[in-house]
Amino acid sequence: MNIKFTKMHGIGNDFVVIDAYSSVVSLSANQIRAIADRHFGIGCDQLLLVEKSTLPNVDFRYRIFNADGSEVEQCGNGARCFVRFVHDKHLTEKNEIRVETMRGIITLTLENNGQVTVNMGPPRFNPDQIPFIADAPAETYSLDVGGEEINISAVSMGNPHAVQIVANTGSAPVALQGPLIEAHPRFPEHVNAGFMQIIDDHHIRLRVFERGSGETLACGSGACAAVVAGIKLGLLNSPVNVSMRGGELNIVWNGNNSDVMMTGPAEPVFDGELDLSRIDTQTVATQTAVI
Ligand SMILES: N[C@@H](CCC[C@H](N)C(=O)O)C(=O)O
Repeated sequence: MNIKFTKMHGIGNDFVVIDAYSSVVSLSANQIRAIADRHFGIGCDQLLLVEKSTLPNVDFRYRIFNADGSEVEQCGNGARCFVRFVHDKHLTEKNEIRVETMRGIITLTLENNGQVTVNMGPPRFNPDQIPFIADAPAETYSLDVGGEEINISAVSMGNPHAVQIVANTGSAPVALQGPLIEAHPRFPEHVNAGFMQIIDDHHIRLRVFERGSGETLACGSGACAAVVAGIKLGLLNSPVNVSMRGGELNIVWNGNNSDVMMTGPAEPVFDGELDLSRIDTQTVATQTAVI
């Protein structure tokens, strides 16, 4: 079976986007892993499926799969690429679209300057995916990571984030601590690990070791979670500019139960056609085991 795809990125967080709206596309976790593989496949941090929604007054369903094949609730950079994709492929002409995700309905707006604003909804501080947090959430929690105690803020933007403050993102132990935090036993559904450097109260630098994908050049939901954590700690004031290795995002949050708004670019890279029968799911599934 041949399927058309578009390779896109949101400040370097890259995606394979597939139109499963015009015709049904169903992919196994093994096929997604093989497509995402940077040596045996196309290569991407996440694969995005654009589907029809069955809900009233909702334009599309947006499904997100990490490079390891797992389906997840939220992807901020992907949401911006989603808007650009449905416009470029003439699936809608609306500038404001309502999209069904695993975390609920989100609203996405294509701005006149080509940037996209995503209403990421309100943050949550005692989400199901972070069960060690009691009913009265603290600002930070202590976590034993490989014998070292670190302080993290636990924030859900629909998907779970553990954010810590570091002196310098350039020298932060992302490769060392990232996998340990991601799979820490206190996060049974695993977690995205953020490393935030405060530049001033309206500007941070951020690196994120993403659940199911490893360190990416940018993470939209991670940027929102870090800004929320910084504001809750009294270190940041909205709006906040978030600099990541792939580029910049603007995040607005007015506190309490208000929605987090994220604005940034979304870029197509190329279109292609994939022959699924040539995707080598076996090699990708076993390559780690062989090593
Ligand atoms: N890159 C994304 C987040 C993708 C999902 C994440 N890895 C998870 O497992 O929750 C973003 O831009 O938000």
